[in-house]
Amino acid sequence: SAPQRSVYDDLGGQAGIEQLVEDLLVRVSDDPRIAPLFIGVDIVNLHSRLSEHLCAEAGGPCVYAGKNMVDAHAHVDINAAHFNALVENLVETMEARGVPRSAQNRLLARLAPMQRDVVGASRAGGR
Ligand code: HEM
Repeated sequence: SAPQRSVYDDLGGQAGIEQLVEDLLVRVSDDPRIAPLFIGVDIVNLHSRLSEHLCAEAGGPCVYAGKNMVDAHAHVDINAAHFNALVENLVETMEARGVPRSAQNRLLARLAPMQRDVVGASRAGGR
């Protein structure tokens, strides 16, 4: 049988991922639940790092060269509601771009375990 399409392919490869991340960041900046957490952030850097990270997680030919998830979020006070809001924005973005449900779910399954590091980051030391 044919090999399963990678999540990377279903996201539209490099170009699709870069567009997805751009759409996601626009959506996030429009969401009052989490937009305040992104004030003052270098969005150009975030766009490239996040694209690279998602590409690698989706099985694409990328090497993530950014910070680990604890260090990246150590100065951002993120709670579980913030995390869920970001996931909601990601799902809406993928849905709007016509990403197949199976690929959405496979990507979310890769990201879910990172909640521990992202939400716990600003409380590091107390974990
Ligand atoms: C699985 C979920 C998440 C992933 C995979 C993720 C991934 C990333 C990556 C790759 C970076 C860039 C790191 C670097 O510059 O080296 C980053 C930065 C950032 N993330 Fe996340 N993130 C997640 C969840 C969240 C959530 C829930 C929030 C807030 C609602 C958030 C807010 C931020 C902010 C504000 C930055 C920029 C920090 C700065 O440059 O000062 N992230 N994230």
